[in-house]
Amino acid sequence: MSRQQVCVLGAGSWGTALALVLARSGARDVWLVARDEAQVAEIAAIRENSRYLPGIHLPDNIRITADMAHAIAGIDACVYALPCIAVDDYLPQLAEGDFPVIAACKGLHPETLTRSDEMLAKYIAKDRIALLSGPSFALEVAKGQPTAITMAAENLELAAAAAAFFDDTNFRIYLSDDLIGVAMGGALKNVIAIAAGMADGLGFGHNSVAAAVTRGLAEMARLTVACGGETETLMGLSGLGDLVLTCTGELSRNRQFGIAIARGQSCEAAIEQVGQVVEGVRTARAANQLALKLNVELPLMQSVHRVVSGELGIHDAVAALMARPERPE
Ligand SMILES: NC(=O)C1=CN([C@@H]2O[C@H](COP(=O)(O)OP(=O)(O)OC[C@H]3O[C@@H](n4cnc5c(N)ncnc54)[C@H](O)[C@@H]3O)[C@@H](O)[C@H]2O)C=CC1
Ligand SMILES: O=C(CO)COP(=O)(O)O
Repeated sequence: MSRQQVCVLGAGSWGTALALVLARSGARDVWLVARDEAQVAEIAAIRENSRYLPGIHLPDNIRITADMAHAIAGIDACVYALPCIAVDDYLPQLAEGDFPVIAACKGLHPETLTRSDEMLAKYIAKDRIALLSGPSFALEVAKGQPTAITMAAENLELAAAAAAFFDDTNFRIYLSDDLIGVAMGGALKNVIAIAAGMADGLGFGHNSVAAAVTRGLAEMARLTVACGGETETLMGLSGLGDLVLTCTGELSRNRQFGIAIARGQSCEAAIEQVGQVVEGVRTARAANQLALKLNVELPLMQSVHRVVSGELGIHDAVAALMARPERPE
């Protein structure tokens, strides 16, 4: 049997970390597709992605290229690890073939309001689609630290087939057949992580973060159910798990962004300061639109959107949230 070939689209922090997971057992060759030749040359020269994962050595069975057509020829699986906003630039090229396409991005599209499973389904047959989502900071995964994560597909058999490529012993995968729930959990936790960062940036203590996690989870579940997903999924890794991680972990870019906003930076300056993808900004806009369209109450997420877009001052947002009428929990 010939060696497996897997392609990872995106040589940012998550794509590079997932390439390491796929390569670690030594059972396959991994193509890591970078954005341009300059990035390819830089990574290939020192066998390290110094901008996104400094200090982590890339083994020889990870090969770097900017030539996607070359990297996808004859592959057994493809992992999409770029921001959601870039899907239409990459996925059309994956429409042909029978290999699984595993999306590792977490977000909602700001204009079409689509989830990651829907973004894939626009180009890829349903039985080739899988989603990977859960509490997993790229740096910790790259270092080989124990991580548990969820793989979702239309059914558990397909999810297991996609999960089989990630045979790193410290990367434990749970399976789900709730694509909607897993997509929504991964996307919406970003918005709540911004809220938790804002609380921290305003100098609030642990109480406010616990409130954001708990009430944020309730909002996530409401919107997920309105979209056809299951509440139970939100209580798992791609929901509560990722929410706890990103609302409390220093490595969360969404949380860092929230801190910067609370300290008075503009949205653009805060994104610039973080220096990496902050999916929660676009996802907050989409969640706000979905809430209006589906008539779902999302006070916390909508406040995040209004503060980030400059519609509402952060102190006014806190006051309005605290003044909401009492209601059953
Ligand atoms: N970093 C992490 O710990 C995790 C990230 N994710 C998700 O993975 C996705 C990718 O994020 P990261 O790798 O963390 O971001 P990153 O900021 O580390 O890297 C982003 C990569 O995408 C490229 N890129 C950015 N915009 C692009 C565009 N419009 N077209 C083409 N390429 C573009 C950049 O050049 C860079 O290579 C996001 O949806 C994120 O939510 C999911 C789990 C963990
Ligand atoms: O999704 C993540 C970890 O599971 C990464 O979160 P941030 O995008 O907030 O850094």
